[in-house]
Amino acid sequence: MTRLAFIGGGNMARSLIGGLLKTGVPTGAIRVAEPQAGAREALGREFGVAAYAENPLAVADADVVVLAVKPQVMPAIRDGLRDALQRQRPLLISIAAGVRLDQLERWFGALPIVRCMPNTPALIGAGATGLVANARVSPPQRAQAQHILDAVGLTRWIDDERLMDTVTALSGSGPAYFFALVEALEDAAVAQGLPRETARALAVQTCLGAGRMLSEGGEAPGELRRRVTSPNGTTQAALESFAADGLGRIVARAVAAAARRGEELAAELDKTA
Ligand SMILES: NC(=O)C1=CN([C@@H]2O[C@H](COP(=O)(O)OP(=O)(O)OC[C@H]3O[C@@H](n4cnc5c(N)ncnc54)[C@H](OP(=O)(O)O)[C@@H]3O)[C@@H](O)[C@H]2O)C=CC1
Ligand SMILES: O=C(O)[C@@H]1CCC=N1
Repeated sequence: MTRLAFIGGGNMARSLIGGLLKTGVPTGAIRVAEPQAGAREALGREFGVAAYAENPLAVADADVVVLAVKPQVMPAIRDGLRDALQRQRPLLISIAAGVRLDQLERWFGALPIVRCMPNTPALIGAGATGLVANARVSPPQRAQAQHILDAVGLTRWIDDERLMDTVTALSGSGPAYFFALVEALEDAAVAQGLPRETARALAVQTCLGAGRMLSEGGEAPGELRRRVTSPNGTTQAALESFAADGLGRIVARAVAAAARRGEELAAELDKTA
């Protein structure tokens, strides 16, 4: 049984823990370090996992340690964890946006480290994760990291670490883009007079249906789009409006802003840590 420790028991840790438990990982295999008593109590109540106030207590005996704190919290956990990690020498997995492998090695010492970027749909087994490993990660550890993230969705290894900020901007932040689009669709339909409950139900189901067609049918998004678009019909009118407003450019700029923010997060840490 692989013993897992999570440092930080927030949104992402909860998504990953929930997903892992659904795949049959026993509750006894997971420990979490979380500073807030209320959050610790909730982790025990909802997931049945052991939660500790002290980070080193969660790490004791762990084969794999997942750093699931905000990038800005890394300097605060570094000193307390470094010795425990060096004693235990687990596979270290970081999910922090922007934080680079060389920074993790500098803070926590020479360890096998996988930097990865999952997303919140991991909670329902529909996550998407990009991973990159440092040179100390052995083939079995690489398989171990992939196994953990495979348990909560799709995984892809990324060869060039610089592209992890692109992965963050695409799939890490991506669920929020779709949620924002559903919010906007719902609001637009309400503005035209549809009851909000009806607008939300139709928008959500449309998102689900489109997502399932994309993932289950194997056809390219462009082909699926063309099939909805009758010549001179309603969809064409909407897509032309999107194009006139520069949808492609809007999305490209947003993804560039997210990737840039990932780089900035790492640069800010270089200055402070
Ligand atoms: N949210 C997302 O969709 C995704 C997030 N990520 C990355 O995952 C990481 C976590 O994000 P997210 O889960 O959203 O953030 P959260 O704030 O929900 O979770 C972070 C947790 O870490 C806890 N924490 C704070 N300080 C410490 C400490 N010193 N020791 C141990 N735990 C501590 C926080 O407790 P408290 O609340 O008391 O401060 C909180 O419970 C980030 O680095 C983010 O970049 C990656 C992919 C997707
Ligand atoms: O917004 C963030 O910084 C994190 C990383 C990816 C998703 N949420």
